[in-house]
Amino acid sequence: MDAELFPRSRTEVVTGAVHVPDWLDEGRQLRLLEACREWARPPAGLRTVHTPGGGTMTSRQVCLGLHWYPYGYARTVVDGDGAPVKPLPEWLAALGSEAAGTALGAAAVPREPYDIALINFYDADAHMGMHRDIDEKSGAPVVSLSLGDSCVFRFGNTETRACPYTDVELRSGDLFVFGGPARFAHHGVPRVRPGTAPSGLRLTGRLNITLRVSGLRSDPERIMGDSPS
Ligand SMILES: O=C(O)CCC(=O)C(=O)O
Ligand SMILES: [Fe+2]
Repeated sequence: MDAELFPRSRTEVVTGAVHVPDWLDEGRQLRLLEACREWARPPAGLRTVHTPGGGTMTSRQVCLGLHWYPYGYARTVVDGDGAPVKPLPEWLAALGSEAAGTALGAAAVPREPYDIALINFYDADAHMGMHRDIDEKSGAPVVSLSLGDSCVFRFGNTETRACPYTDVELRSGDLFVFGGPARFAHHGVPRVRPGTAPSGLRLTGRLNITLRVSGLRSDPERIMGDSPS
């Protein structure tokens, strides 16, 4: 890799939100990418998400563990082909715990395992508006892993979608974790930088995997379609 003029280093953007550049080496990126390609296949594969207000998300998405739809979780693709969501493999849950520990320290690793993954695929024109990840019932840190093209990731505050926020460049292999006081902060992806993916990945576009703890297993009536017990 070319020498960086300013080497990238671990940065705490705000308390609880940490960027760890180059956390995944190329071998781990390739294995994760290969798994994403499998998960993207139907049934319960990559889909376009429509919001209740009539909007369409420009990134396309596939979920593991529980299926996210605007705005809740289900066990099947209730806004798509209706198939059962794919399971989240143990190795990916373990990767989430390892990532949380790396970024925030051992005390921040949640006791409940990471049980949801949302995988977003961004082509050159895709972006994601400022939002908060609030459909989980757990304050466990969100772990974000990026593959492929770089992007501008905007990390803001819990109060408003507007300033103050910090723009961070997320590149292939980077880890970003937000927990503690930053867990429910607004964030988004204003733009992707097309053509910046490492050539060895053979990926056109950007993939982002967020790992979350649902906090819903003990509260199943909050999962759409599950009857109250
Ligand atoms: O693509 C990203 O880096 C962020 C994705 C995200 O915010 C989400 O899936 O909720
Ligand atoms: Fe998010």
